[in-house]
Amino acid sequence: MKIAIIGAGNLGVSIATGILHSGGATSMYLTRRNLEALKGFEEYGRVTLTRDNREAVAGSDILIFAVQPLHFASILESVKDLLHDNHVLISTITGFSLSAMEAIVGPDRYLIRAMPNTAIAVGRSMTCLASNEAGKKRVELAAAIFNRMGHTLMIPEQQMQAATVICASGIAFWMRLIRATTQGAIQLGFDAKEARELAMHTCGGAAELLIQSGHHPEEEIDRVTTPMGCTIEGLNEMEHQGLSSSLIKGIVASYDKITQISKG
Ligand SMILES: NC(=O)C1=CN([C@@H]2O[C@H](COP(=O)(O)OP(=O)(O)OC[C@H]3O[C@@H](n4cnc5c(N)ncnc54)[C@H](O)[C@@H]3O)[C@@H](O)[C@H]2O)C=CC1
Ligand SMILES: O=C(O)[C@@H]1CCC=N1
Repeated sequence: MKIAIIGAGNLGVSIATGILHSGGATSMYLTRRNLEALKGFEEYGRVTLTRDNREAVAGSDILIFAVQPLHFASILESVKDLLHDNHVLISTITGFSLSAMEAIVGPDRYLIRAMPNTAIAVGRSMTCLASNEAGKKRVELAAAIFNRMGHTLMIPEQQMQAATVICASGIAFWMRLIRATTQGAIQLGFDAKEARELAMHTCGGAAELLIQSGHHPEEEIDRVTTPMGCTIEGLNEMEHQGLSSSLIKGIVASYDKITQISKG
């Protein structure tokens, strides 16, 4: 598979790292304006670094776009004459619809929107996918690419903004919870490094328990909460302080913002 990542910034580099570690490409182009920031990728023989998006598009079949929304339309315009029938265009760009892409490159192109998160770098992204009508023929290919680097779910395009909040922004939300747990552990006497280790691995274990068992979180909570014990004491205090409510309110605020951004 010949893959180009157009706009190798925070997300693009994470995707490139995930693809390289999962052996998911026969060749890869990475484009961005400041190539200095991509140092290290040169070590991989099959990676070409360039500022020239046209060179990357001409040399690849799968095009993954990871630029900021305001740059996307002009980049599509600048490469559309190079597109051929086999090109699959995958956009990770927030708030840029499939119909807006079709308006530039035409409705017959295979167009897919993907919403991964930065855990793609370590093969653990939750990636949501949606396609235009033509793209339905290539959506399994896109899912195969992203399944090598985590878990995928096909969704209607209307849910893409909600998926952005839960999965892409969600990484930051979970990081903050891990940091807060770390701070609590330090207050209880662990040094900073140990505290972080305890928080990260407990968080990873909780998610893995649910993934592997298929249980509802409350079922697992019930196994931990000894009557009159310390877990229920802590949990109830967290709820009195608004833990669930503040998370839900944050998610809704994030969604309101993305809706506002998408309206332009
Ligand atoms: N950062 C994240 O966790 C996620 C970001 N997204 C979306 O992915 C897109 C990229 O986000 P980030 O990686 O955070 O942004 P970023 O700003 O870190 O990366 C964008 C890259 O595109 C490059 N660029 C700008 N103009 C270019 C051009 N003409 N040709 C080639 N490269 C060019 C920039 O130099 C930069 O390195 C955004 O649309 C964002 O909404 C989606 C999911 C998660
Ligand atoms: O914060 C943002 O707006 C972008 C979209 C999801 C992750 N980063």
